[in-house]
Amino acid sequence: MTDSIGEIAGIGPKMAEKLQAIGIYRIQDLLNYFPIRYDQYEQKPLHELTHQDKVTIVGKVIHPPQVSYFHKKRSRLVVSLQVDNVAVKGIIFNRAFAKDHFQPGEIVTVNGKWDQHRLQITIDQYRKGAIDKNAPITAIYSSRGEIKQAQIKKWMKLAFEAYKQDIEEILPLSYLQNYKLPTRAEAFQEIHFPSSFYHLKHAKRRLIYEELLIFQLQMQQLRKNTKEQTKGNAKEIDKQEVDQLIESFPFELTTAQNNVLNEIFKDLSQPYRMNRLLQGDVGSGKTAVAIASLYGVVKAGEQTAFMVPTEILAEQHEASMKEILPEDITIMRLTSSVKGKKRKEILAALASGECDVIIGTHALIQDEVHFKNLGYVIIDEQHRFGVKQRNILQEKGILADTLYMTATPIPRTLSITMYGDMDVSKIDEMPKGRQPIETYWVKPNMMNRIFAFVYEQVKQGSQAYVICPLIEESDKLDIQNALDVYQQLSLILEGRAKVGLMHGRLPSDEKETVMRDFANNDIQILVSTTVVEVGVNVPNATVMVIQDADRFGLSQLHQLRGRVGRGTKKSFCILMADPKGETGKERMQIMSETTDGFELAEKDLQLRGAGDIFGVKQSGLPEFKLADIVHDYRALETARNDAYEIIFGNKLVEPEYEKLKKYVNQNLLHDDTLLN
Ligand SMILES: Nc1ncnc2c1ncn2[C@@H]1O[C@H](COP(=O)(O)OP(=O)(O)OP(=O)(O)O)[C@@H](O)[C@H]1O
Repeated sequence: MTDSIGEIAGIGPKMAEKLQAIGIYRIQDLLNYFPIRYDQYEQKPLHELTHQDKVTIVGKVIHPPQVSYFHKKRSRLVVSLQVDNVAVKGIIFNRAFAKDHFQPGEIVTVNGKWDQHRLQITIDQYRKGAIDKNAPITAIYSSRGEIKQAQIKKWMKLAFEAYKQDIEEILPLSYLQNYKLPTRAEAFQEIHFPSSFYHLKHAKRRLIYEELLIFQLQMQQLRKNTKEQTKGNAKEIDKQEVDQLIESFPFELTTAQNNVLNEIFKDLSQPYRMNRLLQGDVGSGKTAVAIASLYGVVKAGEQTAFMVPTEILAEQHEASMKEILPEDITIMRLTSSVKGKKRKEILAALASGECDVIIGTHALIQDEVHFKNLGYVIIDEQHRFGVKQRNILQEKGILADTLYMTATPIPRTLSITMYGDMDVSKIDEMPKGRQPIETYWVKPNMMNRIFAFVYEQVKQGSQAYVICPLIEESDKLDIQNALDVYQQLSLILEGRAKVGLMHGRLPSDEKETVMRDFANNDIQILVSTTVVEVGVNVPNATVMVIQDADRFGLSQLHQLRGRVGRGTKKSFCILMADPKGETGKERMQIMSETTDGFELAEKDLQLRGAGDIFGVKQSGLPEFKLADIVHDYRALETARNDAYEIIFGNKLVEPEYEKLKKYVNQNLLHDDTLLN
């Protein structure tokens, strides 16, 4: 079915032009132009109507309608209708222009709320003529441009009638049977011309599954291609040496950390490029795993790059790696603030191979950066980097293995959508001895009590963060706010505790000094903007105070909260907020009750929608026609499992998958050579 829209009898060149203006060129485009909603007009006799229900009534207009005005601009239109020999009054508010639609003697269909006692209907929708009793559900299309509802419907009918026999089934029969799905042709018929809500539901179910399956097949195919097309990249990892390093850690790895490390090493020693996402809740020990794994690669003679989103993190990772890794390993740090001679030295060391491990921000992807033999790339908090940035770094190494790490808990539905082409490892267990963080939501007028509590903790040897968020959409005010709190606290605690200030605009060396002082407990209370949101690791900190907490989403609050509770001491998170809206209140409530990052992320997804969490464009989230990854997550999971079996079980070559294969091929990220 690739015929042009102009071939449908009844669609002339002018109409074809209108359709093309909204992106409909071919008949299949038209059939794929799905309704945005459905209106229901189910007609019942008057005595069967329920008081206060939304009902549909068909009747004959008895008198010319009457309009009266009240207040300044309000109007009330009264229509008298004869329905089964009973006089019914119809009221339309504020649409005096509707008067012309109700000419005496005409048959009309009206829809609205029924008042059984007064035999009166408050009309929401009206249309001329009686409705088709056999088709009580009407599809409503988005009528963009110059196209009217009635026109689209007419064309849809024409197109469907002329081409229904050409709508081929693309799913193997066994799928239809197992999932009790209607055929493709039936589904198209029901989605455009529903015979009942029951059939419509199943039609949607079928088309959503198909859409998700094709998407997942493409993802799995990409995944398989990565494995097959990147041969010749096996690293010889000396597990014993890595084990020795791990033994020198001041703790034992959790089972989850060990499992993930094994998965990574398995990938690294295979002759294909690794493309793996490491997920783990805040503080679950991802960095420890990353360091152990990169040590293996360095020992195998290749360079590694560790890309992080902030300068603060780059510095922190550098410091901890220098502490953990043996001295003969050369570790360097490259950020935009490293300039002049120092920068030249680092670039030379990367090109000559003298530098084994480079840690940096996006400065690592500048053109001037060249590696001798980059074999492994680790990207921390990967959703903060665009897809393009990720790829540039990877391309600097020939077939470099890549590990993406994220502490932002990504709900499963999102992760299998966004990262469907990656292998996923999870750290689903916290290190031993951690105590759950106690979270309290308080009103801002309790500020003094909170600061007294913070001081109590400091007296006991602990440290605290006080986060001052964005007040307006302005970085400056943000800093001002932090500055005010900093000055206020410094004054109150003078001589008793040292207060520090951190924000994005501080010069790099000052940032470094402040963070180092905080890490060494020379600063006990750190007043900061959200620059410490990700990754910052000071296990002695036990209190996180977040001002105006209702301005953050749940995932961000969880990240911030994750800065405490990283050691064995009991930790507290205090959310100061006076939210006005329901969602704000709900968020505070959920945060006080839940510490599980994944659960929070699921809730966040429900409260805010996928796009808001990552920004749809940047995240590369695909836009589906019918499917909604939050609502249809079960279908998504089923589709993912089926796609995995089909691709890795090599089933696409079998005859019953032939049609499906064509669809998978169609849009495989604009590369149609992949599935030959
Ligand atoms: N198995 C373990 N047992 C005890 N402590 C651990 C273990 N693994 C890591 N840690 C410690 O827990 C803290 C958090 O670990 P790490 O920084 O690796 O977590 P992360 O998952 O990278 O955190 P974030 O998501 O916040 O970046 C660190 O102080 C680290 O030394």
